Amino acid sequence: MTIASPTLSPADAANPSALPAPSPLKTASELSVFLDFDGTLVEIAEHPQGIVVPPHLPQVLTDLSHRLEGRLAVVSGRSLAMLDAFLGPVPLAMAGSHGGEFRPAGATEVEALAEPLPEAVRTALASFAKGHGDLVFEAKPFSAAVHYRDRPQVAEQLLEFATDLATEHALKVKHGKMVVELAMPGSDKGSAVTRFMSMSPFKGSRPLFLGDDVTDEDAFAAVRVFDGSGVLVGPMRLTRALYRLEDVAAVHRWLENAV
Ligand SMILES: O=P(O)(O)OC[C@H]1O[C@H](O[C@H]2O[C@H](CO)[C@@H](O)[C@H](O)[C@H]2O)[C@H](O)[C@@H](O)[C@@H]1O
Repeated sequence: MTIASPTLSPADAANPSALPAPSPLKTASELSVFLDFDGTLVEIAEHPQGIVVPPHLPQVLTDLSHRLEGRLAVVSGRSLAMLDAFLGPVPLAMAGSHGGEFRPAGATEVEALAEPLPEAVRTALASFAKGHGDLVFEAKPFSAAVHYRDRPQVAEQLLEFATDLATEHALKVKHGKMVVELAMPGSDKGSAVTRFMSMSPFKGSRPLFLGDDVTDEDAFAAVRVFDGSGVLVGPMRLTRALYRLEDVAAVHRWLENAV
């Protein structure tokens, strides 16, 4: 089996060769901003717990959300509990666990938009991780992930194992950066964006989604339905995004330079 990341065909991609940077963000316009977390707002680290959140980031996001009258959301593969732990008590709209968890700005209740993963699947993935060099196993409310950054040589075997489990239990495989996750079908980052866009204050706005990983492609597709655009973060690859920012630092500059 070959480890191909995106399930994108060249026909899906907007422009496989080069993409321009987005214009400076105008907060007075009818734009809304959706932000992926790892690889977009924070640099990728060797371990999921090893990321460093720049101290000013929570305030930058909070201020920008106010200026956009609440039309800013973080949409991540991480659980909301993790995002809360890393960002602190920010009053931002958020979706976690790849769209499985949903929380409008200022709300305290988390809405579950997915079914929990069968226990047998969690156990099987956890024991695969244990038995293959003690890979990092991450249990989330609506999915479970095995990180193979420490042992890339097991990637193919892990993907095959996860794909078989997914077939057996009718699950979705998400293959992100050095991570394979299993989740119940029905929610992804695209469905999270679509849900936000049906609600105030996002309704009627034009969404921009900034993300680095292939799991962000669902959101890049979803924003197009609302006349919005995806912004790929990182090196050029096959993507549905229409714009690109070079790296996390460029994302921070773009957010901080909003006019
Ligand atoms: O949707 P995101 O906010 O980008 O979250 C995607 C996954 O991010 C985390 O894993 C990734 O970041 C880790 C820290 O930089 C890195 O070690 C790992 O290799 C990456 O895959 C997180 O642990 C996952 O739960 C998220 O799904």
